Amino acid sequence: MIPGARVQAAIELLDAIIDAARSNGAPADRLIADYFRARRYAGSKDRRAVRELVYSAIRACGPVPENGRAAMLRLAQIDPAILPLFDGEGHGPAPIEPGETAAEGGIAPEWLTERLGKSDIWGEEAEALLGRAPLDLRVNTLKADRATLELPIAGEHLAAPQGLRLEAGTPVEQWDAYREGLVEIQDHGSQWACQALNAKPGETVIDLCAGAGGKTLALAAAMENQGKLLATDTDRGRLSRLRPRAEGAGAGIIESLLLNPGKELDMIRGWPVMAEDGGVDAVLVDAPCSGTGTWRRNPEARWRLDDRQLARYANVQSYLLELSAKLVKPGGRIVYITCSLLDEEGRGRVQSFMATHPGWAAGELDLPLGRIRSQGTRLTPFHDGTDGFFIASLSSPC
Ligand SMILES: C[S@@+](CC[C@H](N)C(=O)[O-])C[C@H]1O[C@@H](n2cnc3c(N)ncnc32)[C@H](O)[C@@H]1O
Repeated sequence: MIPGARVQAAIELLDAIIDAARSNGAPADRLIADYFRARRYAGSKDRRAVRELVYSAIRACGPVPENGRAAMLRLAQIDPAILPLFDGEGHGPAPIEPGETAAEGGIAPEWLTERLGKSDIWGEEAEALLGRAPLDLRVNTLKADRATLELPIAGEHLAAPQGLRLEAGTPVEQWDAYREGLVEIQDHGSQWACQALNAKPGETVIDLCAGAGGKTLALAAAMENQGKLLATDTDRGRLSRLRPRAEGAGAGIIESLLLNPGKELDMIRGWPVMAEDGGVDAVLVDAPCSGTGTWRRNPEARWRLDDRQLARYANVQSYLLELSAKLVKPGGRIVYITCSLLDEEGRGRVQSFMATHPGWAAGELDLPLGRIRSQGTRLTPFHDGTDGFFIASLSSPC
């Protein structure tokens, strides 16, 4: 593909991504994969270049752009090499029409930028939300150890006990160590979020919003495969991906339970451990959220949010905290996490939980990174080089 054709392909993809963002359609990654599946003539270099153009254009636009051309013209304001390619030659984009304008720049749609500002995310903190995330690995201590594991690329040792950092795009999925479950891809902040639960061998633990089990696997490793670990979620597709991952990682203690929304408590109470002991030692609540802390990986997510969606997240988050409080033993603990930097999804939820649960205590986390934010700790891409997280550790009265 000539450079102009790559720009035109990126414009077409941006049109599809913008439409999908408006109609809650497929995510950008899926649209890009489908686009190239139907265009086998595009080689790997073309695919990489088009993908890079698409994501750079998404990052360059704050509010949802009118269309793909406007988004690409916005990127051309930052990268002047793009503008001359709007010449209508070959398969390149048509020349710029009189009056045709570029999309607006910025961090996010205005209302969302304001919300972030109210949560003290502005300036460099806000800009870093749209940076490029590195590739972090967690060495799986059920099968290997960072001190002795040999990998095709060694990686930088991170503060997390088994964390390694590699350049984005390192083809880890092709490594034997990855296929054999010796390493898992996991953001450094996410590794600390799991550490915050301080899960120990022999304990009983629930990963309430386990999804495909990224954090469940880390908990099983922390528990040295001893104890009872229940992974629950309401999403069948996500939870079904946990079983093969757990087998690959050698995490034999994990049981999983698909929950019906609204029936979570009754269903979890049916788990024999709950029936026998009346509660568990610890619950991890990795609550569904707006994901403002993960825009480095999903920059188009900021075009999908609205006020009502945020309010729905806050309701579910409070509901899940309430539910968790009914699952732990006296003296048990909850770690509440969101990968959002908006206070209404972080400290706001914890404050309202604490206000209605006398006797509960919010403990200070012993982490080598992050900053205290009321009753929790905040990690940000700018300050900590991780995805953005709010993490709080809550202990029930004895
Ligand atoms: C942030 S994601 C979890 C990611 C996962 N822990 C990981 O590390 O990959 C939030 C999850 O909460 C789940 N969820 C939403 N409502 C739920 C509910 N009422 N009970 C349990 N899980 C729920 C979603 O299906 C989603 O998988």
